[in-house]
Amino acid sequence: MAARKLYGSVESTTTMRALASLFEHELKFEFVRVDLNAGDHKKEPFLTLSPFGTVPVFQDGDLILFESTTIMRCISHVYTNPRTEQVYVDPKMQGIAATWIDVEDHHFNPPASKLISELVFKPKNGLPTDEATVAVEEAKLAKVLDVYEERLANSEYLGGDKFTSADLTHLPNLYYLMRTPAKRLFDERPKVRAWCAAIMSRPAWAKVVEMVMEK
Ligand SMILES: N[C@@H](CCC(=O)N[C@@H](CS)C(=O)NCC(=O)O)C(=O)O
Repeated sequence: MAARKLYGSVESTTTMRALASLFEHELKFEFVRVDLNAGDHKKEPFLTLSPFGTVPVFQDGDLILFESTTIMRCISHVYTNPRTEQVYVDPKMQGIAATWIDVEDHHFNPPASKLISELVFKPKNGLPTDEATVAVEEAKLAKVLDVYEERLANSEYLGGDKFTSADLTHLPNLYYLMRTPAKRLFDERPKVRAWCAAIMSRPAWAKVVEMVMEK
């Protein structure tokens, strides 16, 4: 039995984020599927690992973490090696990369997750898309992407001159958004489009996509 485990559901964006980080760092781990439809995340023994009953949970021996961005940040610091390094040693550069992780959380994710709900999960569950919500959230996302376009005109990646968790954290929402009409918001912005293509073509991300497809 592997000491290192990730508990989650492959369809969930938060689990995808943690998986991407594990694969980027070439870590061996056991993936423990949590059946959200059966409500297993709201029952013991899972609640002991994740007190709010959410996925994912990362466990490595005594270390137990919930919250996907924390898992991602911790992996990039604890399991870093020169080949897979995704953090900056310089504290100022760390601060800049951390800013863009928070930008995803506070500015990108809110409209992105609402659009994914309307354009991916509602249709999948036979529910009608609320077009008014789509228009409002697309307008919000467009404004966020204008800021990204400017940032990426001056920096190859969001966090700096190399791929970091600040880029990785966007991948799960991008995975779903690129399958919706909202893709045009990314395509219309050349720097954003090139950044998306670069980060989505990483071999570690391909492994996550493979798991989602196999589900
Ligand atoms: N901020 C948390 C959010 C976790 C979260 O809400 N996960 C969803 C799946 S994407 C979940 O567990 N949903 C089940 C529920 O809340 O009942 C994180 O990033 O890990």
